[in-house]
Amino acid sequence: MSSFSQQSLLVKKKLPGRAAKSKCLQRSFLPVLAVGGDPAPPWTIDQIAGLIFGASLLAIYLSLGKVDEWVARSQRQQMGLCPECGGLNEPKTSEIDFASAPSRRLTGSGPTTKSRHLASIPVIDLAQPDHLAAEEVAAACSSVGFFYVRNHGVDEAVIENQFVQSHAFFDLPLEEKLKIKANASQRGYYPYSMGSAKNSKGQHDQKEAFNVYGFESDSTHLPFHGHNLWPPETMLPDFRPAMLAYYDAMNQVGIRILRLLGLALKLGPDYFLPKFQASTSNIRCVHYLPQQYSPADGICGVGAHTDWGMLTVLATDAQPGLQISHEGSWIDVEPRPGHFVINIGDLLDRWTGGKFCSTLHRVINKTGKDRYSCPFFLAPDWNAKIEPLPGLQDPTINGSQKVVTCGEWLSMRRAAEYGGKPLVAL
Ligand SMILES: O=C(O)CCC(=O)C(=O)O
Ligand SMILES: [Fe+2]
Repeated sequence: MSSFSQQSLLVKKKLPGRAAKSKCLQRSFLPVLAVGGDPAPPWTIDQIAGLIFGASLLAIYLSLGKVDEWVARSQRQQMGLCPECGGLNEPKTSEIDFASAPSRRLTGSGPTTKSRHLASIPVIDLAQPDHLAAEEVAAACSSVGFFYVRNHGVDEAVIENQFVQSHAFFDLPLEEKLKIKANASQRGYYPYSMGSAKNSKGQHDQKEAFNVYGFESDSTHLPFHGHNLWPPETMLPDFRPAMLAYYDAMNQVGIRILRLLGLALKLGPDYFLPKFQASTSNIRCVHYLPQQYSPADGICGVGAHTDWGMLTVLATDAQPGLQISHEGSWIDVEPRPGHFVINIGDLLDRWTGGKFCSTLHRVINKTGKDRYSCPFFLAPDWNAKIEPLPGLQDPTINGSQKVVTCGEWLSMRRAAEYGGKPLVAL
């Protein structure tokens, strides 16, 4: 990774330890010296023991910040991330080593357990002229990596139908849902506690999900290839049409954002489009359990991660839960009616040499109610080459590393996250 992108990741994704912990330990453990002429009485064994005990407590307390920082660093190192910032280390050799490919998933509590509102998650109005919207997209993508869009042109009924059908599907008896359990092509149903990466304590994400891809293929020997799985029409006759309509609508939004990205990068509005002709994009309906709020235990609806692909278009119901890592804190991304949340994925982060950043995020469903969401993960065609972008060429990456195809990239990320095993085997 170039020093520019390393630095930008350092700034944007720095994970502070507890270095700035409170300075409140002011109680003295030293015995008070007697004033006046009398020498202080000799210390008793109990007093000396108390002094040693107090000093040890103080030493442990002062080193806590360091230990925390050390644990975070070694956790990042184990995951193949930059130990300083949690950013993605680029492979150094010309071959991609699928077995040791980096995962950007972060388990545990992440930046800090503190969360706050960020008034400034940008809201971009898609009704404005493209050149103005593109300027706002450029600013959002090179800072927070997340933004809302409004006036996106998607019919409310299409969004509503997706949520209605998603509820109906997750309400089915488990035995029915398990009949279309996700296969190795990542399509179909993921029950709770399956098909998601585990945290450091072996706990899975607190969610169940259903995946639909926009492309289908008989080449089932390739990762992500295969056919979508559907619940029987006799049971949910409106499910498939609702999901396909939603996919199409999200794809339109994705293409609109792609055009703005092309403009934002001064490559022209059509630059990316040829690589999205038979895209490997998918939608994922997600149902989160109400959960205990215990990020310290590493229990999340979705653990801290970055998305793999180009960008994500997210619709959620009215329940909050999404948080992004920004300047060392977890920031709540409040649901906004009529808006989608857009975030940059790792593939675009890489493609732009880190100019546009993918940002760590997670979901903690702490309202005590069920939560439903539906991200659309936009990704290029399987064989699309992720070539250096004009004006953004980085010789330290591109001089030493073969160009990756989208398929290689996705496979690498999947291997990193799931140890290369088909998800159904987890
Ligand atoms: O449900 C959400 O709000 C976000 C889900 C998410 O980040 C993901 O599935 O990658
Ligand atoms: Fe995500």
